[in-house]
Amino acid sequence: MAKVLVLYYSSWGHVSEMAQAVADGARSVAGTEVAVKRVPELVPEAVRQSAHYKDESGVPVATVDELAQYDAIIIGTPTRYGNMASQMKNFLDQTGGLWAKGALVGKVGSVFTSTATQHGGQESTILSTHTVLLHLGLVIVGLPYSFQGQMGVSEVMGNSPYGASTIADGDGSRRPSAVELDGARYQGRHVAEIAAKLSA
Ligand SMILES: Cc1cc2nc3c(=O)[nH]c(=O)nc-3n(C[C@H](O)[C@H](O)[C@H](O)COP(=O)(O)O)c2cc1C
Repeated sequence: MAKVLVLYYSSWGHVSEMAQAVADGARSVAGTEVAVKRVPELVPEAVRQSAHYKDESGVPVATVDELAQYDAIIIGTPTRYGNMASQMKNFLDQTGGLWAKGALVGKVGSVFTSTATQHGGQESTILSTHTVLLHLGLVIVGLPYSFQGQMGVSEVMGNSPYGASTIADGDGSRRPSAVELDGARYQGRHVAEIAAKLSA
């Protein structure tokens, strides 16, 4: 049985909505145990409130050490200037002890994201997060073109072979679309299937 962690950071709820879809996809693989957790918030509470961040307090916060328990870790982070959010980077920068022991080597790693604009750095965010996961020894899995939903140009949409993604718009008013959520579910399922094979 594969254990999958969906680990995310989200300010305004786009990545958290995608995270639930990723988790649903992973759960659809029989025998998969799925946990959805977030990394700690770092901005002061007053800033969080004045910027109208979504209340994520109902979602458990992950500890760094628990990463070693999972067969797959799927990371969700919004873009910050084309890179992962500092909340996620801060969490990952505490994995030195796990890195030293090789505790994450051979696990499956995968990344999904959200940006405000269509070309605002989805691919750079996912690929630069892959770099960290590769240093830790994870085996990277994306969103292959067998997910046909990422083909075509009939609508504005996220998703790429690197991973599922959504576009929030500058004011955050756009929510993850049907095809973006389908991509997230596909990625979750795909990761869980590969994790099951690797952990068999
Ligand atoms: C400091 C900061 C930097 C950002 N940088 C980018 C960027 O480079 N490109 C972009 O399209 N959106 C950028 N955004 C917008 C966020 O990526 C967007 O709000 C986020 O994807 C929404 O996801 P969430 O609701 O899960 O927080 C930035 C937002 C902030 C606060």
